[in-house]
Amino acid sequence: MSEQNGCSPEAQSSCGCSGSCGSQPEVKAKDFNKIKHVIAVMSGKGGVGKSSFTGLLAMALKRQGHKVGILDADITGPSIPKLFGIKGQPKQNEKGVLPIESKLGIKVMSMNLLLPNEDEPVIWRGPVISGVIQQFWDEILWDELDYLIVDLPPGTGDAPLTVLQSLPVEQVLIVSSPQDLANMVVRKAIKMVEKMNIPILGVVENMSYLLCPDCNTSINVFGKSNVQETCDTMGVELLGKFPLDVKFAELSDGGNIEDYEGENLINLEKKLDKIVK
Ligand SMILES: Nc1ncnc2c1ncn2[C@@H]1O[C@H](COP(=O)(O)OP(=O)(O)OP(=O)(O)O)[C@@H](O)[C@H]1O
Repeated sequence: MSEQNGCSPEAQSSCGCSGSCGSQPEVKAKDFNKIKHVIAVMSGKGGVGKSSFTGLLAMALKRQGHKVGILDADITGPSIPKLFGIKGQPKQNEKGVLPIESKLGIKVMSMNLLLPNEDEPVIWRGPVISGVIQQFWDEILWDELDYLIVDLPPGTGDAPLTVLQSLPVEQVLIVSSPQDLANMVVRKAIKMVEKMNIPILGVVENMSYLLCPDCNTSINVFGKSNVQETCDTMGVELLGKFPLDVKFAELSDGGNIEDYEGENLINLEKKLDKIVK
């Protein structure tokens, strides 16, 4: 990656950059990229399954034969490489930095792939984080993609703002969970996206219920959901309620999300006609 304008000392020490890692190239990788559709995945609240749905959406599109990439814009809490079991330093050529490909062939770029080790914290201020997100767009050689899925950090702060303002995001998928708190912050996220005049693809409620493995009864682990009412009030579509799935948690924790074939993927695949252009 080229030197970040205004790259702070703490940023340099965290990424291992000496502050002299090169000047801005005249021709940027983005000039060689042909990215047809950019979809951002957003949630107001952390831990509701935003990265999981970024991964599932990318897998569903890839399984349909599309060329897919994931830009992990969660710079301080990147989890995409862990879900996909991706490690290693991205290579670079004269045009830009190459994303790393997953087992299925999904192209991934994440801050965690640029750190000396994955446990290294990124302790940067908002403007530096925004700069790195911009670099992921400008300097990564995504080449030809049908879909670039952008995993946003939770909330409505600097980083989501940068993505929604500076990247050509076509649609936003909102992820929520049944807790009332999640619903409240989802309303904030929806309002933010609307203020930016970007269409909302819909809302998915993750961790909606748990199916008892013995009697198949549906258990509302987090209590009654109000997501339908929230969507009706906000005028956005509820794309579905997705279960808590132990198999999904195990596979993604082990870096094998791409081996998952369960209900969350099947349900999402059924909604792809709303996404595929
Ligand atoms: N439907 C599900 N069933 C079981 N486990 C799930 C499900 N969805 C997500 N998880 C698990 O919950 C944890 C949090 O999910 P994830 O990292 O996708 O959330 P996030 O919203 O992206 O979090 P963050 O705010 O940290 O970015 C992960 O360990 C993931 O495997």
